[in-house]
Amino acid sequence: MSMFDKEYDKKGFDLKQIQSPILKLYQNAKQEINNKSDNIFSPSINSQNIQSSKKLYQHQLQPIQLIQRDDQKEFKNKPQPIQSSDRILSKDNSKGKIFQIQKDEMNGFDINNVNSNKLSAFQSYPQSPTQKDQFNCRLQSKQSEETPTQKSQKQNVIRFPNNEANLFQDGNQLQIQNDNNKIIKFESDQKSIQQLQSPRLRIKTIQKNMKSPTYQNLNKEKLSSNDLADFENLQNQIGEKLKTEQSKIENEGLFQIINEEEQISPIKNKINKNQHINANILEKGLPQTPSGEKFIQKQEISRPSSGRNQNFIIKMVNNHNYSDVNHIHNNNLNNANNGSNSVTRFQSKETSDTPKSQNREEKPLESQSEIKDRIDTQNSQQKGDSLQNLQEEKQINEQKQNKPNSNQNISSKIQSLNYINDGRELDSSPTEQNQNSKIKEKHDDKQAAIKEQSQNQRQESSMMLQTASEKKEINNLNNLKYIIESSNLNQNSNNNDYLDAQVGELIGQGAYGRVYKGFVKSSGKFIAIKEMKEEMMLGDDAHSLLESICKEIQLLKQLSHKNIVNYIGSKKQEGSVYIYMEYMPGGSISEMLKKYGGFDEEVIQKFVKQLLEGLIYLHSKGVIHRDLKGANILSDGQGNVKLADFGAARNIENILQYSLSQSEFCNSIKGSLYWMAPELIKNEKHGRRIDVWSLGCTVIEMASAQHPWENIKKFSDLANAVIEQQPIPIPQHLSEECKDFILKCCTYDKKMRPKSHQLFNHPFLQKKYS
Ligand SMILES: Nc1ncnc2c1ncn2[C@@H]1O[C@H](COP(=O)(O)OP(=O)(O)OP(=O)(O)O)[C@@H](O)[C@H]1O
Repeated sequence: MSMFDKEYDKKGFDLKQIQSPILKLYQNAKQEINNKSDNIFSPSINSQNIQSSKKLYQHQLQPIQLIQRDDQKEFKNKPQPIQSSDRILSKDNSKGKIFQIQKDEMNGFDINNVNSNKLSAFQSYPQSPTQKDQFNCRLQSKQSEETPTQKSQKQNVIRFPNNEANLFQDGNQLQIQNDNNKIIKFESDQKSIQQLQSPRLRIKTIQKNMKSPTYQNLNKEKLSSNDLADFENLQNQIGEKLKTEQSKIENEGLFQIINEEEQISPIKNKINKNQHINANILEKGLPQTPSGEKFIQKQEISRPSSGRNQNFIIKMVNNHNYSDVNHIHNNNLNNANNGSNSVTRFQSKETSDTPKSQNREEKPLESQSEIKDRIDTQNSQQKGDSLQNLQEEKQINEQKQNKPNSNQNISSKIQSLNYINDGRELDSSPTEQNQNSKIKEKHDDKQAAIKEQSQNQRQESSMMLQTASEKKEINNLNNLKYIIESSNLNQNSNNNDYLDAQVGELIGQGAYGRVYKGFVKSSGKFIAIKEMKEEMMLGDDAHSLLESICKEIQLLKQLSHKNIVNYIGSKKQEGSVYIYMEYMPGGSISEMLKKYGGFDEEVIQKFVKQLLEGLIYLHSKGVIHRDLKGANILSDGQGNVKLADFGAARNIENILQYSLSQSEFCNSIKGSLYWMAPELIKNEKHGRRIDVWSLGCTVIEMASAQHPWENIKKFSDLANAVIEQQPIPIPQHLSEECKDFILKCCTYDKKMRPKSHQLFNHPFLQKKYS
């Protein structure tokens, strides 16, 4: 919810009815005009009037004020940059009124508001309260502010749609798009420009009947020819070349590519085979190049063939800063497009017309540097060099050939490990995936890939020459082998002794079960045993939920790292699940904090380094912790900490449904909410970086011995704070480096938030304490 929504919400507008802030603005304006009549909105408005109207509306319309002006004629002035205090005029053609939107307060706006504010001029075009009320938009430059007479406006007011794209420089860059009646992007300050430096492509479909400024919705009859021409100009100006044949659009909808750092979603709606698609990159506030060249002017996607693996062609013109776009599509680092008019091919693995492809989750995209970072990280985490890889491969092949039983075993492991190794963000539980027949396909694919890789051993040793996507695949395979290898080791060294462990004293209790100390007689080792009882959960599916947790632990126990609490195994018995894990004598750091108070910064630094190592490891295996907080960090009592409860927390949402009571639900959710990343709170798409936010929160917790957002007691307040993007309170006694570390972790924009491995070089972690 933007500030606008809030403002208007206060005024009693129905947000569901009025989805666009612009529309609300307009309605507000109309309402005010009706109420206040001509005293203020006199045709001969002068600066004093403006001042008084400011006062009048400040409390209701902040940060934008609307001032009604008398009707205006057409203005065809030269384009000129818009300043922050410029005004946007929007004209209601049907009624002959012009609204002037004062933007003096813009400097203090946050990005969202600026977006809405600026876009309003355009956005109001199709979003007018009635079909008839089509708007034209104009911009009035600052200079004419004090003399908004018709005459001065003739000199200063610019016909908005006729402007050149480079009008929108100096932080006034235009992005026009209508995504489900929402404003998508309009970037206007340096911060937002920086955010856009790793643009991502997203393909979106504009629904056929969506009220958006597309041809199919633009009622030509109701527009004058001038209006239509303006609209066409506008499309061209922003690099958007919409289809002009209305029939085609109506048949299939219009595809647009929106340049955002988000996932590429598969083309979701139905496209006829052989259909040609025009898709458009929308201008998105990219900074002008030093040489002064313009932004992307146009991108087209055509879809010349049909069936699987279709080739898409992206044509890029003046594609500055868009090389990432290509990488995203073809994952090919060597395929940078830095020149003009280059053509890039990428393969779509999606077949848009099969339900399978429609349901498929896309992997979140990475920019070139991110891909590289990740590959570097993965490489550094690989156990051996290519020689060792070959040995591993040989071993696997031998196992496959000579040991049918172990082959079967490995097969099932590969099968079960797919979810860890496919490099995707984990949005579904592995159990689900296991149950899914697709796993078998995947497994076969992997097996085939391994075989193929084995045949190409020599080529592999020259990985430097390979493309990023090949590298990625090989890394994934290596990861897989690494895990298989370690699981074999586990298998060799582990037996099921832990199942006979003697249960000792209760050492803790969480929302979902009790934790006991256990003693394994045959090895003389202590372990921790977490008991989760079916009877403690509500719902018919509690049984299968526990079973899935059990299976999940069987998978997660393959993971092993010095900074994660290793799962040893699990067992289901008589309506309970027992999770066996490494025993951590120091207990959780939240307990330590409760007993001994906040940690010194030096200790925090030490712990954070260790936690990051654990996190990087988990992320490299595709596991998201999801519930990182002090209570889930355990200490060995010797100054070392480890991440606990990882992965299993994936079931947290499910578990919550089965919690015994509402109060338990509340306790449990309360227990994690303060550490939760905004995207999780808002139930948006999320990935590994939710753990980074939680890490920042944990630093706050360690420093203050309080939960983050310590002054917030109610969930609704927390949700509001997050929605309003309030800065998370940071303990003031911390060093600047540490504060900055928290700030970086707790970056609202998940795309700007660093990944776990990127945090390792942060100055806070390099700092020397005497
Ligand atoms: N492996 C372990 N070694 C030693 N103590 C442990 C271990 N795992 C858990 N504990 C203790 O048991 C307590 C309860 O752990 P549990 O994971 O059930 O809940 P929690 O993480 O505290 O809260 P929640 O249920 O919200 O996740 C911990 O606070 C800790 O003191």
